[in-house]
Amino acid sequence: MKNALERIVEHKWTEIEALRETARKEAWELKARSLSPPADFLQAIRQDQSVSVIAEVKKASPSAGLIREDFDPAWIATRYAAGGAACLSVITDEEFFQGSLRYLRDVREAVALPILRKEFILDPIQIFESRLAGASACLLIAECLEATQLNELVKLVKELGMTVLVELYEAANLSKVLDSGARLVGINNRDLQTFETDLAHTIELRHKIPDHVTLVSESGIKTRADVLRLEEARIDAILVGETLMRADDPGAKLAELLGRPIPAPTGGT
Ligand SMILES: O=C(O)c1ccccc1NCC(=O)[C@H](O)[C@H](O)COP(=O)(O)O
Repeated sequence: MKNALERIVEHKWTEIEALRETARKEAWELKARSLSPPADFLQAIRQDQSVSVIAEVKKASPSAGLIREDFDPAWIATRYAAGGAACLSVITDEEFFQGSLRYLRDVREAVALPILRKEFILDPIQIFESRLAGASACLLIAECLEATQLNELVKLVKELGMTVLVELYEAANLSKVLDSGARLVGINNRDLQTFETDLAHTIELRHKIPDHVTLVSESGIKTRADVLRLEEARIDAILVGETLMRADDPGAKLAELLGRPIPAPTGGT
């Protein structure tokens, strides 16, 4: 039986085929290459002395179902900015996460923080689309891509002035990821067979990551103690979605995770 990621990838190819039929690829590419550089995602992570947070705008997921009913991406992004996020991640997959590229555009309008397009990117056309929508960074997942494809997509993201975050779960994919030239690497703590998360997964792989690489621990981060544990293990950044999205005020929860003063409330959803 296929795991969640395999099912997502299978469906994503049907979306990409449809996009290829409707999109004006050459025009997208020309436009994407002509834009001035977006806000620097990697720099925003590296400038924090302590662990940086990439705060995720995530309405639903295969593991959790619907996470937040009163979902207003622009307001959530504003609260994340107030709570101390270094960068944002916006999930755009519609089929499995109830996301949308429109959410990324809404967030882009609302805040100046650099934005990662959290998508299952398999084809260059999605990278042009991401740049045109206002993303500063694209996610590539090692488990979805052969080495040649990964290298080609990493190169294209960089050519367009964006940061590439290359994520892996399987330790066996680490050499492929490092060989791709990625300087921002994410280790996902979520096992996609069982959906269980275990922060020890990032911590165990930490010593295999060279110092010139910025390391992000992704998924399953819930408490201030979790953040301190990852900081202690010299993890540079964390990517947090569900914990923040379940809080009445996602910005206040973020500040709590960071051990910072809680920001004043603003009108919500
Ligand atoms: O979140 C899922 O259920 C999921 C299922 C299949 C593939 C990917 C999935 N999540 C993507 C992510 O990487 C997370 O959204 C991200 O790391 C934040 O995780 P969390 O803080 O646990 O929401």
